Amino acid sequence: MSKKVEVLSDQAALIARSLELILSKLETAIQERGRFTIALSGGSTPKPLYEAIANQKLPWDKIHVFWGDERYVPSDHPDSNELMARRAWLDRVDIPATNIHSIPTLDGDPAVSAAKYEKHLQEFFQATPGEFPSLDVILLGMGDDAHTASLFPDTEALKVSDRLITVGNKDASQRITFTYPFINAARCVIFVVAGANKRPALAQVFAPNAPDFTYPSRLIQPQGELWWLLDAAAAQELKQG
Ligand SMILES: O=C1O[C@H](COP(=O)(O)O)[C@@H](O)[C@H](O)[C@H]1O
Repeated sequence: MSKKVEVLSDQAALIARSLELILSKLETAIQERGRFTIALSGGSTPKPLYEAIANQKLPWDKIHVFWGDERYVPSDHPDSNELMARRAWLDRVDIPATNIHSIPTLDGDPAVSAAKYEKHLQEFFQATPGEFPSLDVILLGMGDDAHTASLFPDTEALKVSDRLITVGNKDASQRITFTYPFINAARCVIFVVAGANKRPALAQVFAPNAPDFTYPSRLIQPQGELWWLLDAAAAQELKQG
C-alpha cells in the first residue's frame, strides 16, 4: 500500500485536488483497461466535487459509477446518496443509464438488496464468489465518529470479511455498504475529508495504536494507493501532533 496525505488550504482547494486526482486515475484506467470504474461516497462533502466532474468533457460511455454505501430509502428520497450524485453530476451529463450501477433499496429487506448488489458486482467484474474485484477508484468520506461508507463503529458489518456487500447499521436504521476487504481491493482509495468536526476522529484514525472497530476508517488499508485529502480545518490537530 502507498499512503499519501495532502492538506489543502480550504474546501475549494480540496475539491480541485480531488478532481485532479480522479481525472488522472480516469485517464490511466481508460488507457490501460478501456473503462473507468468508480464508487461514490455520500454525505455532504463530495457534492461540489460531483458538480465539478459534471463540468468536464469526459468519455462518459467508458465511465461506470457505483456507490460505496446507500441509505435504505428509495432513490428519490432526500437522504439517498444516489439522488445527491444524480442531481449534482449524473443527470447533467450524457452517461448511459447502463453505466450507473445503483444500489437496490426496494426489496423490503436490506440483506436481500445487499446480496443482489453483490451479485451485480460479481457479474460486472466477472468475479467468482469469494474473489474481491478491484475498482479503479473508491471515493470515501469519513464521519465525525470515524465511520466510512456505512461501516459504523462497533457494528457487525465490520466483522464481514467474506463478502463484497453487507448491511450496515447506523443506530436503528439499516444501510447497504461495501465491506472493508472489498474497499481494500481497490486500485486507489481516496478519502475526502473537510471540517473541524472531523479533527478528533482523524487524530484516532492516524494514531499508531487505537481500536480499529471503534474507528472503522482505520480498517481501510488498500492493496493499491491510499489518499487522504484533507482541508486545513480537518487536519489542524494532525499538524499540531
Ligand atoms: O453517512 C454518510 O456519511 C459519510 C461522511 O459524510 P460527510 O458529509 O461527513 O462527508 C459518507 O462518506 C457516507 O457515504 C455517507 O453515507
